[in-house]
Amino acid sequence: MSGLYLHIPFCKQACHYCDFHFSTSMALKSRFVEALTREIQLRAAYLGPTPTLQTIYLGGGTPSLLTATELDTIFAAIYQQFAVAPDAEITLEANPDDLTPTKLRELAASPVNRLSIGLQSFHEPHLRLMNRAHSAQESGQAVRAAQDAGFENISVDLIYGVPAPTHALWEQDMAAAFALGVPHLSCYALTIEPGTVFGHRLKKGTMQAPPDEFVAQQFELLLTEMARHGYQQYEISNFCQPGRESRHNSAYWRGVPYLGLGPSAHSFDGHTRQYTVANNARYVTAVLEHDEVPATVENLSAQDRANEYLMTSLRTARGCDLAHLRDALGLDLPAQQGAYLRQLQADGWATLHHDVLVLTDQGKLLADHITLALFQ
Ligand SMILES: C[S@@+](CC[C@H](N)C(=O)[O-])C[C@H]1O[C@@H](n2cnc3c(N)ncnc32)[C@H](O)[C@@H]1O
Ligand SMILES: C[S@@+](CC[C@H](N)C(=O)[O-])C[C@H]1O[C@@H](n2cnc3c(N)ncnc32)[C@H](O)[C@@H]1O
Ligand code: SF4
Repeated sequence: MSGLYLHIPFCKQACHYCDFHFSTSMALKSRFVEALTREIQLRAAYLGPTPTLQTIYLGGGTPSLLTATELDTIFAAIYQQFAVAPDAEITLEANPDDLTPTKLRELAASPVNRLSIGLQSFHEPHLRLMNRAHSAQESGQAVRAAQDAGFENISVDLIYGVPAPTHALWEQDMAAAFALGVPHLSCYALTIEPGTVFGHRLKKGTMQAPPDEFVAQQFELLLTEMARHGYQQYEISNFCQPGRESRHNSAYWRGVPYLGLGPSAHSFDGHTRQYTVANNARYVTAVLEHDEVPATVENLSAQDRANEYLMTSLRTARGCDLAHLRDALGLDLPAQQGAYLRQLQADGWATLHHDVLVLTDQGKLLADHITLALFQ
């Protein structure tokens, strides 16, 4: 079981909320593709001697900005270095404004078999507030065009908790998303990150974060509507029709090793985590001129791994297996935090059956707070 992530660090314009790594200048794009294919050769052995890729994920940034030739070059390098399972899940993140009929034909002819389309909203003023490059009309059109081009395996991203007088706009966004009939939806609460335009506005006082209560109510609406439309919540922000989980992301949450390529990508080999430098020029120069991938390596102690497992597993519907935590990762939670575990259950925030701790809907609202309290 292995996964490959490729980070494509370019975007047409900067969305006002986003602090992922990307550049709006395309000056280095072709050199980047060259460096990425070189990195595929340099680091193929990271996943062991004969890995078979079960999942490939092109994320960003905006992978739909790659030309057909660039995409071909990248896949040729992947198939040269790795065995790819015949039923591998191969996802590409796409922005609606890139999904022209020509682009969709190119993608349909490529190995990509799953599209993750970043819609964020169907409401024009919210799209403008977020500085998205697409219109409200394009949100729905892009998904229908992808379906017409033969893509059935589609995920859409939405953002909730955008400041508004009532919950009506969020309800309309959800209804518009359900009407598309896609098997997978990711819905993220707006986070105001330092260093973004929203972050600066918050600091200057020209923008306010929506009250926690407002966001919590939208999360509750989300859970109700998802259940009503037959979608299962398999992670705090991820919902799918039965059996349609993203295999790539599920592998991250299960602690399966993966290789991340490109600037800002992270990798995990079972013991260490590696972070590639989040700088396009430094990445391209180091890889192409010195055959080196500039990265920091973090040795994960048993304690780090136990904490990571706690944090990720409690966000999932499967929950946290306390026997695994004790036997494989050396943390005996009932022995060390017995009182807090009982308190969580008494407050209705978690259930504990057969050694598996699962957060309730109420508990999920406080997931970050609860995991912090359980950290060693
Ligand atoms: C990093 S983007 C990459 C994909 C693609 N460029 C796009 O815009 O859809 C992946 C997703 O992260 C989510 N995201 C990024 N920053 C966020 C923030 N500050 N708050 C909430 N969601 C965010 C958005 O829903 C976005 O679709
Ligand atoms: C988890 S993905 C969104 C999942 C999507 N909604 C889906 O179900 O397919 C969100 C973002 O995480 C980032 N990401 C994922 N794996 C990464 C890795 N190994 N290294 C760096 N960034 C990564 C990418 O920027 C990606 O846009
Ligand atoms: S949300 Fe997507 S398109 Fe917008 S800046 Fe972030 S990565 Fe780029």
